Amino acid sequence: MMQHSDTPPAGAGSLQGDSLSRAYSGVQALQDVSIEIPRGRVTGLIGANGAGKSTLVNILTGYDSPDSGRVIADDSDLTGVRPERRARRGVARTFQHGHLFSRCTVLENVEVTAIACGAAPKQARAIAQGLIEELQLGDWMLHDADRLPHGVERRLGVARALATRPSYVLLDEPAAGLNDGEAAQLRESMRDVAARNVGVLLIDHNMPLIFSSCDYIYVLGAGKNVLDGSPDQVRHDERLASSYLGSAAQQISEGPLA
Ligand SMILES: Nc1ncnc2c1ncn2[C@@H]1O[C@H](COP(=O)(O)OP(=O)(O)OP(=O)(O)O)[C@@H](O)[C@H]1O
Repeated sequence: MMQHSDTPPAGAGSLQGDSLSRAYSGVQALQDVSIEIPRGRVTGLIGANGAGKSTLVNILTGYDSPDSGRVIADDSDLTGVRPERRARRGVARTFQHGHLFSRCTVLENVEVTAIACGAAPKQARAIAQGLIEELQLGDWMLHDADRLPHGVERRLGVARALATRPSYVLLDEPAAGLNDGEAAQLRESMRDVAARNVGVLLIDHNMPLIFSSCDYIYVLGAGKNVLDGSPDQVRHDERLASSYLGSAAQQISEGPLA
């Protein structure tokens, strides 16, 4: 595997998946997959539908267990540590669907998450208000979470993940359903988060967003590492297109997101 071209200094830390494999009855979802998510960087994870991206995120965050391989954060072995404890140790995520407190407001969703991760009530309110501003959720702050437009729901998912004050945040398709303007805002938020020395993993099918946001990109295909490198290296590697089938390949270098 290639080394990160601009790897942070030693001691800055990273979340690593090391030779991870996972089979479901008859399906080898991951086979010997490795990934490194350094602090202070936005790392991309792409691949066709069914390539194993969500399985990898589930394993990195403790929602699934690997058949073999290890998950390591800042040199400490997290394999087998439950999701709640992993979140307290700095590993946070968003989900593709739901997982919000549907009967609470947007503000309460973020606040309660901060409290669950150890913030005092006043501090939680300040954290929530800051994230609501950062993710441009102010107009929705007092709306119930079960009646939000799709793009707002995605941004709330990101705000909740950040409310845990993570060292690493794994975003599973945060831009699905966002328009170009919202996706560009999300990119700025991710860059701001990474600038605070957080390791960001971005999984998305929005290729313009991936190629304009990420410092380093991993490509999965059929449960295996296909390719990894800088956006330029990945974009020009023929293994990228061949790992995609059908229309998804056309998205790779297109798109208006500047
Ligand atoms: N709980 C499960 N039981 C059985 N098979 C599963 C399970 N979860 C995932 N798989 C299979 O594992 C493979 C990888 O799925 P995964 O959801 O990780 O892919 P993905 O890259 O996230 O896809 P997408 O882009 O569509 O979200 C697929 O063949 C999928 O059908």
